[in-house]
Amino acid sequence: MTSQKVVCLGAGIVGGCTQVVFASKCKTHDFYVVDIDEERIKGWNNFKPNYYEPGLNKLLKTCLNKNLFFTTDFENTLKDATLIFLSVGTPTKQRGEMKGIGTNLSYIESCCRMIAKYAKNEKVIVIEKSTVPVGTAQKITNFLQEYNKNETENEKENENETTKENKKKQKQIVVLSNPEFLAEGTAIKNLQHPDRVLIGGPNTEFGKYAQEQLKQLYKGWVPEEKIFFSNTWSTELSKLTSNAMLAQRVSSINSISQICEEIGAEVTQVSKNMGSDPRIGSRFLNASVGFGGSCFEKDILNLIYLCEHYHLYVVAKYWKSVLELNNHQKLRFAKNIADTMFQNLENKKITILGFTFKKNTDDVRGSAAIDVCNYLLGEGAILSIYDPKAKPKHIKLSLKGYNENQLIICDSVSNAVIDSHALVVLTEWDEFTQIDLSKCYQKMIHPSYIFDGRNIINRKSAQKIGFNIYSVGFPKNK
Ligand SMILES: NC(=O)c1ccc[n+]([C@@H]2O[C@H](COP(=O)([O-])OP(=O)(O)OC[C@H]3O[C@@H](n4cnc5c(N)ncnc54)[C@H](O)[C@@H]3O)[C@@H](O)[C@H]2O)c1
Ligand SMILES: O=c1ccn([C@@H]2O[C@H](COP(=O)(O)OP(=O)(O)O[C@H]3O[C@H](CO)[C@@H](O)[C@H](O)[C@H]3O)[C@@H](O)[C@H]2O)c(=O)[nH]1
Repeated sequence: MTSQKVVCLGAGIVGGCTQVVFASKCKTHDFYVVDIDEERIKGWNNFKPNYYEPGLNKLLKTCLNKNLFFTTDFENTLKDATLIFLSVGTPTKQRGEMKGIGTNLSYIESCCRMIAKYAKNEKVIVIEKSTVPVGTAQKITNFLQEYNKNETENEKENENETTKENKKKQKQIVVLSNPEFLAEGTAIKNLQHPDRVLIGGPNTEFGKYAQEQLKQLYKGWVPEEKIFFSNTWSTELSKLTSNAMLAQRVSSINSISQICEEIGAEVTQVSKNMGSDPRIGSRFLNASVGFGGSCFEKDILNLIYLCEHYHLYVVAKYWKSVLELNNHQKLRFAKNIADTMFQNLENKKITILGFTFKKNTDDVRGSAAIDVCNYLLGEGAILSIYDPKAKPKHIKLSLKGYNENQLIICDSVSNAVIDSHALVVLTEWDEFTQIDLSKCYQKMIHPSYIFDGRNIINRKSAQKIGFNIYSVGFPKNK
């Protein structure tokens, strides 16, 4: 017997992965994931989610159509729901006031309208899983309460015995913040073994009841001491600042990588030396071509917006510098390729190894590869791109201003390197650590170069074969 119905609006990476893990862990609940995108829902129902995430398909098989359901039917799904997760996108605004900094809350708003219209339960608990600006829970609460009030007033005008009866059962609504910390490529593992679960909500009687209900969902597999309660604003802010701090670490080590390149130090050694101090810690200290993904930049922009709103301009400037350094890192990496190769890339074939923003995902959103490739295309290079998972249509859509014969999408490293002047590593796929560099060298035009944006190619072996190699944070060609 199942006891409670949980609904999640949004069947993307967060909506899909969280509900698959919930359903596999909580057999006492039924989970319904609703999306406006019919194709996406069809994919889930055919055991074919529209993105790649290690371990997801295997887990999906254990619960789909048992206690996990995917649908586009908002009305029937929401009508008797108590716990409603919001897992829709919250991208950066592309127009109007605060364009390029503020958050586009249109998807959140459309979910609120669906909830207001269709959720008929006396108790409605809305849970923010999406990453939102601080204060969004309050906005949602105001909206839903306002809608509820108007509905009740309309009823009053047509008051009869039945509505009098209904009035006694007025809806109770609360909005909780429960941000998600999964990282793509390790989402299932992160959800099964979270470092912490944050729950924020109001300190009212119903607020406390709602937080307890949400805690019950996690209780089956998350140790109690890892579930933290705080007020809604602290919880919403913690999500933004967690990402900001992680991104700041990457920008910090990338800034150090630039120093290393100039003075002859090696950034991997510096990372190891610094990271062995437990106060600093060793994780997230891998210098790279620059961070990417759909979250870091968006969430820092969100934080900058908040700072500027409260006139904290010096603080805003501090966080802006994390993004500036990241953009500089990508551009510096791309420029070095041109500078090294006779300051001329016109019609030169360059092999791009990896296009996703990190390994073990097919997501190219915000990938550093986009900026690097756009720069190289702008210089007239011909790119032969190989990525084990990125979809060719996503690669093509993310690049701009090239003509058709400048872009070749390949299905293997060995095809991609033919007649190429350089190998450019942009994603740290395990497969690239196993490349037969001698075979590549034979197929390439000489002198041949490697530009390693992830420090995964063995420098000594590459040099022995004859390559000129440039790795992030290593002395130039030594
Ligand atoms: N991707 C991540 O690794 C990650 C991790 C933690 C938090 N987040 C946050 O979670 C949120 C979702 O991110 P994502 O990567 O899963 O996004 P996504 O783009 O993969 O999925 C969003 C889904 O919402 C659907 N949608 C839009 N409007 C809808 C509506 N009115 N009703 C129902 N569905 C609707 C879209 O069709 C899409 O399927 C964002 O706020 C993001 O910042 C993302
Ligand atoms: O030492 C490092 C670590 C990461 N990166 C890059 O940083 C980016 C982000 O990596 P990661 O954080 O692993 O991936 P995301 O899937 O974007 O996950 C982040 O963003 C999510 C969305 O908010 C959060 O839930 C996660 O906790 C947070 O790690 C990628 O381009 C990585 O290649 C580096 O360059 N060097």
